Order: sequence, then structure tokens, then C-alpha cells
Amino acid sequence: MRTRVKICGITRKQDVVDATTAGADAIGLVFYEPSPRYVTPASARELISAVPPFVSATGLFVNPDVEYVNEVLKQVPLDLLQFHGDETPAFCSSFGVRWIKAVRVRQSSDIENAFRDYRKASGLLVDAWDPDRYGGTGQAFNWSLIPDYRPLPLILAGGLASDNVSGAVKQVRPWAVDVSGGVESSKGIKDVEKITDFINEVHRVDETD
Ligand SMILES: O=C(O)c1ccccc1N[C@@H]1O[C@H](COP(=O)(O)O)[C@@H](O)[C@H]1O
Repeated sequence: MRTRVKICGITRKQDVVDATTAGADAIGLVFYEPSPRYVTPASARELISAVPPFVSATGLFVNPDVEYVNEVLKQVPLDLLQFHGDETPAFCSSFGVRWIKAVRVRQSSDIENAFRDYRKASGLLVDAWDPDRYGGTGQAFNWSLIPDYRPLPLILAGGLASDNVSGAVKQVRPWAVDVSGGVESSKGIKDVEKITDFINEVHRVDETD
């Protein structure tokens, strides 16, 4: 199976072009103001105009108001919503748009419970737990906590970069990997070489193992 790749936290049109040219299956835009990767709906709309056909655009939110998500959806043609906070299953399902739920992992039961509670999601994203931040920490977690039984597609995130993603894919065999900080030169600024190395590594493992 080919492991899908999402490059998240894009803030510049050139980074959309670099990511999709390198073979990204999805890009992510952060609609969470405290993040250094935050984009306004107007700039997100402009960024998405550079996304080619058959590549999807995901909008990342952290504990947003209903009104804010609806306002973003009115202005920005998103294919998928990514909820990275403490949103309930009912909240996530209320927008009529496909969505994934992020879970910050401290123990296996965090993932098992999320699979049970968020079963209407299109996928479950697993990320490192941090006491102060909801994500984008650049920290990996103990991948052996991830159970083999996965009722939904599993997306692996957290501290991935070109030097650890092949090991991650071999060990976890996720549906997709999601990276932000590991392909940046500074916060919110992607690096074309890091993106290309990252995606090539994923494809290399897919083809060889
Ligand atoms: O990128 C952010 O600033 C962010 C803020 C709040 C929640 C999630 C955020 N990013 C997502 O976190 C994971 C892991 O990121 P990293 O590769 O460790 O930097 C990923 O899905 C990011 O999109």
C-alpha cells in the first residue's frame, strides 16, 4: 500500500507548489490563531487556488466556535476538516464536511477510546501529547503504543522528518503521515529540500519493504 503524505501548516503559495510537485497527497492550513502557521480565510483561499486536481486541502482547527468554522467554510473550499482540540464527535460531524480527529497520545487507551468515540471520522490522526500545546510540537511519541486494530485509517503525526519517517512507516504502517515542523526552515516557512527528502523517503519505504 502507498502511504499518503500530508504537508501541514502551509502559509506560502510557493510551499503549496513545492509540496504538490514533490508528490504530497494533501496540504494542511491552520485556522488556529495562536499558531505561528495561522492563515486567514482570505489567504487560505488564495493558497488553495494553487492546489492541483486530486490533491486535497485540509483545514486544521483547535476548539473553534461553530460560527468560525462555518465562516471559514463559506470562504475557503476545504475538502476535509482536522479537529486538533477537545471537540466532541457531534461537533465534528455538524458541518456536513468530511473530518478527521487528532488525538494526543499518552497511552494506548487514548487511541482505542478515540477509535470508539469518533467512529464517524474519516480517519484518526495520532500526535504527541504535550501539557501546554495542542499540536505542532515537533515531538514524536512512543509508536509502540499504537494498536494493530484500526477501525479507521490511521494518520501518524508528531515530530516526523526525513530522518525518522522511514522507521515510522516500517513500524506503524499508517494510512498516511502528516508533517509540519520537520519540513520547515523556520516556523510556517517550508523548505523545498526537506519536503522532497521527506516524501522520497516515504515512497522509498513503500517500494522496498
Ligand atoms: O502546526 C501547528 O501550529 C499546530 C497547532 C495546533 C494544533 C496542531 C498543529 N499542528 C499539527 O500537529 C501535528 C504535528 O506537527 P509536527 O510535525 O510535530 O510539527 C501535525 O498534524 C500538524 O499539522
